[in-house]
Amino acid sequence: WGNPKCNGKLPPGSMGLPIIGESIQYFSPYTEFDTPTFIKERTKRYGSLFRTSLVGKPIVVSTDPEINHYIFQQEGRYFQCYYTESFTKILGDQNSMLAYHGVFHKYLKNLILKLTGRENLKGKLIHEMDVNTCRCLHSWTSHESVNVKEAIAEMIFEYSAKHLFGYVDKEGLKKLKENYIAFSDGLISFPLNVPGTAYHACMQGRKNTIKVIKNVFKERKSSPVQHYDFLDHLLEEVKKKETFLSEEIAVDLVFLLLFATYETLSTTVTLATKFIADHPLVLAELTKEQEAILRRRGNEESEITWEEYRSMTFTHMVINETVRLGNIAPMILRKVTKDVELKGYTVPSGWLVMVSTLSTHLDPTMHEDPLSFNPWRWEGQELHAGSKNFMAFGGGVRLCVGAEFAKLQTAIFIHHLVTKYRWEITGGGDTIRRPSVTFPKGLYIQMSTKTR
Ligand code: HEM
Repeated sequence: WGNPKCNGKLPPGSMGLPIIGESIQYFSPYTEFDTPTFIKERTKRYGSLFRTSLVGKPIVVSTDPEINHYIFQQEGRYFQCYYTESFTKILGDQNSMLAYHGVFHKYLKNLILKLTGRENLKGKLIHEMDVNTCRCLHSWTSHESVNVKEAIAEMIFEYSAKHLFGYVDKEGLKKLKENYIAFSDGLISFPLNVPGTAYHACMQGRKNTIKVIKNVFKERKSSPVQHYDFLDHLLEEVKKKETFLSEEIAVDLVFLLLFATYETLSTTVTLATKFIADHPLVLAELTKEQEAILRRRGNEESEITWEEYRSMTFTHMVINETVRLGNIAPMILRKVTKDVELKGYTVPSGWLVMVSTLSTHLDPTMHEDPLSFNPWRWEGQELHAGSKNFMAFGGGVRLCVGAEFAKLQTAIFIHHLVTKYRWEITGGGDTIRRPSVTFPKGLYIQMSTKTR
């Protein structure tokens, strides 16, 4: 167990205990934005590439930005996208786009771009996001205090359900959302499908949600009415004679996207709110930029345009800094498909590699004083693409397909928040990583309308 077979020299490290390996140490929750002790201690002892074993799998962890970049670029050659067993099962197993590689993966990604691609964002979603965000923020002023994470998650969920599969039934949405709440816990649990376990609750939630999506799909097939949503595109594809897209894959694609938007985006917006509140100079600079947009626009009541969104340079710097320091996806897994040499060591075929994106984002040689929230560090840098020092949205062919969607929604939220409201944090705001960032006590703010 401790000395696995290898046709070369394995990276240094310890495989821990049989079966559980070093899982307990890895999954211990921690509260800081800093590098977890697990990675810190091992990097100090073994260097930027070390071996370990987590949830029964032999893994090589890379904290080296060059190697991380290389791993993304070699997708399909030495490495293949990999998610844990529980994650894969919950997100659709063989029907999930996450299980597809090569041309099929490319085909599914292009389908998703019908929803999250620039054309749809620019032509349709920007308007809807603007109206929804305005309405949502306005409603917060009538409450003594609002839990940002919950309220934003609700807004995004409703809005995504509408655009993905035209689902607008209020009661149904409430029930559907409850299913998703159990997900974050189940995703990192052992895949033990027994009543009472987090995994079981998660699988039940999946079953209920899939049933709802399937029903809508069935209704749509029998009625020729256009709804102008993502499901319309999927139906069109499914009907084609020579198509790879089956009904099961289409349903799981809707399920995956509903999950991807809900969880990541609500965390990003909540983190941005927290960071802005904690840094008055950032709030002042954002307000200056966004108020200048209002002045240029003339009519303050008209909606945000795509050109305005693209011109929000400082806002984009704040968003990049939020996802850099927040590390919403702190690591990404890949499966090694044939023996590969990394830094003079051999990683055997069948092993996993963990790209520690968090380590790249907190590397002081890449980002000076990495633990400080400093949007100005992005001045003069490319803001809209991934790079060797910025991989919050992944890299290579698996680069996040919802990145622009997420940035647009966050920018619109910031625009309205800083131009229309005064607000302060009244409770919560502490974060715990498990290893993704969570707000166990939410983030509460009190808001009132700004008088001009
Ligand atoms: C700030 C918010 C977000 C962050 C930080 C984020 C991060 C990521 C990362 C790191 C990956 C790469 C995973 C890998 O290489 O294995 C990824 C993939 C993906 N993301 Fe996002 N994401 C965000 C928002 C979204 C949104 C809003 C959507 C949907 C509209 C979305 C849909 C997806 C999908 C479908 C993939 C799989 C892409 C593929 O396998 O080719 N993400 N995301």
